[in-house]
Formats: sequence, structure tokens, C-alpha cells
Amino acid sequence: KKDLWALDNFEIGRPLGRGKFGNVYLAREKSSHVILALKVMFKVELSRAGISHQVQREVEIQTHLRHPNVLRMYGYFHCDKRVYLLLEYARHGELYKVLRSQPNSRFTEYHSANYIAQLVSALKYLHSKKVIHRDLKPENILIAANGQLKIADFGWSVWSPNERRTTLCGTLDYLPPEMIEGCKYDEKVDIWSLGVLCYEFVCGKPSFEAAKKSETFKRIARVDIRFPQFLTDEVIDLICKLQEILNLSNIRSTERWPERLNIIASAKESTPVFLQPWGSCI
Ligand SMILES: CC[C@@H](NC(=O)c1cc2[nH]nc(NC(=O)c3ccc(N4CCN(C)CC4)cc3)c2s1)c1ccccc1
Repeated sequence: KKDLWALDNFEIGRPLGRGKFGNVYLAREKSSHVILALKVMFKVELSRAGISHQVQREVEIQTHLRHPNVLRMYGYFHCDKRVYLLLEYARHGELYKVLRSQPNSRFTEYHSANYIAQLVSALKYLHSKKVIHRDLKPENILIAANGQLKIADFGWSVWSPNERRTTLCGTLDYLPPEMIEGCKYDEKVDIWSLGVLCYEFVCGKPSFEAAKKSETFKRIARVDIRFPQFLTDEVIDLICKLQEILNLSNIRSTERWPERLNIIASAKESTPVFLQPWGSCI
């Protein structure tokens, strides 16, 4: 395990992804020929946006995580202008592009069940380490060999419990009420996002999508979720249970937590939730 890496240890390939604060390139380590992804960020942009502490936390968290559905970070190095993160290469790219390329931009329930099960496994691991991802969305999930999902981009992750200090940017779609209302929250925010992801896998759009941010905000706060008729009762039941976890604020106690995860694991056998005529869950 080498501690001090430098740019000339690597041959840089094509750009893999472009983000607000940096780009990711295909790279190969010269002596071992290991293929990886090199994420390059400019220090001045990070400090200008006041997120240098987030990158330090991203490195601190992700370098210590070891799980088949969490993208590995092998290490990092920096020079005067840039920070470089050495990341695992996921050869099938970004989940959201595969999702959008499906007919009606959605997966079958069978396909979705496999993906959700992998994400549950990753979240159980992260939460056992008291890590909250906080930014779970299709853009942050990659697909590696043999259809293995990898949760990536821990730039917004924190140690649980936590109170958000940095202003939110990007889509609100996947955030639970307590995060958009800016109060205390814990790892259950990731389970809320998982519910939105599950909805998006089987419906082709996130649960609370609206034309304007203010509309999305209202729909999230009211948990104003509606289900298309083509969904089975089982997947509706699972999504409702993923969203209700954060709604019944009385279950702050963590001992209910393992039971909740069992619900997710056994969603198939559960009794279908009784739907209101307009299709939302009670
Ligand atoms: C998750 C977002 C984050 N990304 C990473 O950290 C990323 C880490 C990481 N490891 N491997 C990746 N692989 C790819 O990005 C990739 C993309 C397309 C591919 N294909 C195109 C379609 N073709 C049919 C198959 C091959 C294959 C691999 C990425 S992205 C990020 C953050 C900031 C700035 C840019 C990117």
C-alpha cells in the first residue's frame, strides 16, 4: 500500500464524468497497470464554494469503507492547485443513463428489486458505520461488472446524527422533509431517498417531481405521493414503508430500526397497503 502518490504515477485516459467541482478521468497506474478513475478538483474552486471541508470528509469517510456496493477510494494526493482522488473504476458507467435509456425510463419491478436489495445492503453497512450519504440519487450510483451497483460521491456524506450547515444545491427531489426544513436528522434520511429511488426505478420519475422547486418542496413536506395503476401492491407497500419511516416522527427510537430493514427485506410477502381511491398510501 503506497502512501504518497503523484500524477506521474498514472497515464490519464478519457474523461468519464464532469461535475460542478471537478472531472473524473479514466487512468492507469503505470507500474501495476491497475485501471481506476481519477477525480480531479481545483482547490481554488473548492475554497471559493466553501466545501474544502466536505472533500476532506469525503476522503476520510470513503477511504475507510469496504463494501461491494460502495465505490472504493484507494487514496488521494494533491499539488498546489489540484486535489486528486483515486477511485474504483465502474465499467458500465452511471445508473441514471442506463435508467433513462430504458423504455419509459423505467426498470421492471424484478430488475428494480435486485438493485434496491443491493442498495439496502450498502445502506445497512454505511449506517452500521454511522455514515449518512445524504445525496442518494441515480446520478451518484454507478454500475460495475456483472450489474453490481456502487454508491459513489460521498461529498455530502456525514457522520450521524447531524445538522446540515452547508446550503443545499442541486435537486431537492430525493431529500426528506426534515432535511429541506433544515432541522436535526439521522441516517434515516438515506432510507427516504431509497424510497424515492425505488419509485423512480418502477415509475420512470422521482416521487415528488414538479415543474417548480417550490412545488416539489410542498409535495415532499406533505408526502404527496401518487402511484400509477400499473404498479403492484407489493412495490407500493415497500415505497410507502420507506417514506413513512421519516413521517412518524415518534419512532425516533432506533430499536424500531432493525425491524424497518426487515420490512424492506421481506417487502414481497407483506400485505398490500390499503390504497385511497386516488392511489396514495395512508
Ligand atoms: C458520481 C458522480 C461522480 N463520479 C465519480 O466519482 C465516478 C467514479 C467512477 N469510477 N468509474 C466510473 N465510471 C464511469 O464514469 C463510466 C462512464 C461511462 C462508461 N461507459 C459509457 C457507456 N458504455 C456503453 C459503457 C462504458 C463507463 C464508465 C466513475 S464516475 C463525479 C463527481 C464529480 C465530478 C464528476 C463525477
